[in-house]
Amino acid sequence: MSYGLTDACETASDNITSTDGEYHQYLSHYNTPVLLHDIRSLHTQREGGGERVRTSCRTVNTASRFHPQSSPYSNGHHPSSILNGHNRLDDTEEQLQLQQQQIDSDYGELAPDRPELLMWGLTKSGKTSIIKLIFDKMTAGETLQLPETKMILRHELSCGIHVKFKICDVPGPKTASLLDFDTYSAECTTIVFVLDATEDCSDSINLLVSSVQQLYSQGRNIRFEVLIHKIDGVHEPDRLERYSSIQQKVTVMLHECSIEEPLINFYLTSIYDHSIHEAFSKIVQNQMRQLRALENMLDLVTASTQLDKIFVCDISNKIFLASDTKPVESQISELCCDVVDVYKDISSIYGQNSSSVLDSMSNCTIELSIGLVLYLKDINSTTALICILKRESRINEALMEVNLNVLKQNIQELFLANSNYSPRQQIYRSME
Ligand SMILES: Nc1nc2c(ncn2[C@@H]2O[C@H](COP(=O)(O)OP(=O)(O)OP(=O)(O)O)[C@@H](O)[C@H]2O)c(=O)[nH]1
Repeated sequence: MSYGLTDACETASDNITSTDGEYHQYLSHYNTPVLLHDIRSLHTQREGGGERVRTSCRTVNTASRFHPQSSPYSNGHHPSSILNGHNRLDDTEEQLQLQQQQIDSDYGELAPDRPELLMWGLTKSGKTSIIKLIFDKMTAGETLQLPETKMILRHELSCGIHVKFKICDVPGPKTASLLDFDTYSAECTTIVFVLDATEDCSDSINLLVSSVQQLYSQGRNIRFEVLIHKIDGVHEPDRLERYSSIQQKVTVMLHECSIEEPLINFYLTSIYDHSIHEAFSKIVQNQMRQLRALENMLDLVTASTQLDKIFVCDISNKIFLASDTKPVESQISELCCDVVDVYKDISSIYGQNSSSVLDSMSNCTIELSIGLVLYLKDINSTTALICILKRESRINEALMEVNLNVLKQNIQELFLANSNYSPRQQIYRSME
């Protein structure tokens, strides 16, 4: 089987026009992406006509990005380079990159409200260490030297180019006291509660429950993401039991306070393994409006190809912005973190000024002795697709390239379409 879906070929000729200047007539919709069926059929047709795969790939990519009904400039006001038809078969790599930069900078100018995460929990529970490790590239060992937090620190962060949020790090109380909590939590949209699992947890649990209660009494049903942290310090067989007992205690106490359905998630984490990246990925995903649409896209791709799993990953922070919705084992996300590390190491050695070593047409493939192949492809300078497939799938590399290019483009457009203002609307606003 090579990518299945042979019936797509029959519909191809209706949807595709010539390569000499016409845009191709297939649409990409953000919530119902038309990806592989159309593209595979295009590819099949081109191959039959004797054209090189790379050419058809470039053509698909262009059509997907700048079709009048699918592009962010859908009101007809295309940037001149697009109207002039430069983005066709003779596109150079630089032109494609310039167009990408245009999309990215348009997005950067938009200012949708950013979610604010409050890091909350007793002193020395590990709040600052988590921020420093994920977003500041501090090593776990270096966090041993971190001083106590004395004042509120607000960080403006982003995962990938498009997912932006704030994190507020505050001095942790020494006991379960809510003094200053109202000030800290005034602006926050989510609370990341860090609970040290190596110590007696009763104070931490009391602080957590009273914080939920406080916000609830103010009519704010804010999501709590509870990190049962420093789990490396708990004997491995006892970890799940610790998790269940904390979760149960909190649920019972909240129930006693008549809070029946609190928005609360629990994670086991440690800065000494990838669990903190995995948990923080889920927390970031819960902030993203585009998550469902992204997952739909990735589900569509895995359902139609031999790819077992696809992740959209923020490379610099090792945060997974989305994946298809098939259940994933923890070891697989660990593997993905490892691929990112390998990729970053190679980039730092061979890339110019530590920039990416991949251009938009290349990818990084790693074959593992356990029969899995890991495949990494850039979406932009900070985000990549990571695909996992079985070695025996004998995947057609060229088709994979075509399909991932279209997926990549759809992801870019999805982020633009889901911003509060389209670039054009913003121009109208500033002219009023
Ligand atoms: N074993 C272990 N130690 C950790 C972990 N995370 C943080 N620590 C250690 O916990 C200590 C306290 O970490 P901080 O990040 O300063 O704690 P904090 O919650 O910000 O403390 P305050 O600033 O007082 O509120 C440091 O020595 C860290 O190295 C972890 O996952 N495992």
